[in-house]
Amino acid sequence: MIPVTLTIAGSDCGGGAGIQADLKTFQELQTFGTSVITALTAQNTLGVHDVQAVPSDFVIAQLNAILDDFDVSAIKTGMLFSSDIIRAVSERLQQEKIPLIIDPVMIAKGGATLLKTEAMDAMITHLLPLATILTPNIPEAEQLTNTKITTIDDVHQAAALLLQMGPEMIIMKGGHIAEDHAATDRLYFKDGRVLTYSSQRIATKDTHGTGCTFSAAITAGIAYGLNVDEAIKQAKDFIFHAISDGLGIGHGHGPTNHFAFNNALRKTGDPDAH
Ligand SMILES: Nc1ncnc2c1ncn2[C@@H]1O[C@H](COP(=O)(O)OP(=O)(O)O)[C@@H](O)[C@H]1O
Ligand SMILES: Cc1ncc(COP(=O)(O)OP(=O)(O)O)c(N)n1
Repeated sequence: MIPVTLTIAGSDCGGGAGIQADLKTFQELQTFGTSVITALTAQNTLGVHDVQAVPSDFVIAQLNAILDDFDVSAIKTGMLFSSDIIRAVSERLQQEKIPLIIDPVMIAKGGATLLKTEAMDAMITHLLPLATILTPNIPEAEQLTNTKITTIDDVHQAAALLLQMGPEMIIMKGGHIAEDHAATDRLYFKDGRVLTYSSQRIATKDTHGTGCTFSAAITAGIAYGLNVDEAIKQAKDFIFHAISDGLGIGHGHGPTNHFAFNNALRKTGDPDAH
């Protein structure tokens, strides 16, 4: 049976991030992708031009439609936008025992707000305690912990604070640390273990949707039965190929290439080519 994956996130009509990036990633990693849409964005590679939130009762109607019928193997959340939506989703997910990957999406690369300021408390209080894996980048970790992160030591300290908020594991994406010249992510466990995942940092402006794609790839790996370490290694390969083999679409920060991982696999028999 093909595993079923679910993303609870916002729509990016431009296809590079959000629900669309998640479903493309789920499909490429051999899972059956389903989706609950929390908000519609009018968005392209130049930025987010408008946002319409979906009423929280309709978000829950979508979630019930999926969970009442499908045997979902792993769930991810992305843009949740408001405290109403976060509270409703958390309450519904609390009733399930399905691995939950939380990408705490807050601000798009162009600066648009994808999480209202009023929703930060709800995210910390209601959603983070449900996380199997939390996947913040540095600015998101700074917001959640109310700390400034400039060194790798700061990253360790912020991860420790985030673990106290309830997630089982934190993967800190290190893209914004000046002393890290590679693209290095660190996985923190409650027992103090830390695993490191590193790839070459690619110099490109086409990184729209990298966070969404990476967390969706982890979700697909977990749904497939990989352990967390294997799922993150695969996700790191997936995003590395997606960034390095860019598509050149749009006039701004272009989307990543969701075909690239499988293209590399078909060519070499081994996608681990970096
Ligand atoms: N330019 C890049 N080259 C290689 N990997 C990257 C690049 N930018 C981001 N990544 C990787 O993509 C994944 C998603 O990162 P993202 O959410 O964009 O975080 P960050 O803000 O830390 O870059 C992470 O594994 C990160 O290390
Ligand atoms: C609808 C929607 N969800 C999430 C994002 C943020 O995506 P991310 O992967 O963090 O990439 P950038 O916005 O930084 O390109 C989004 N833009 N839209």
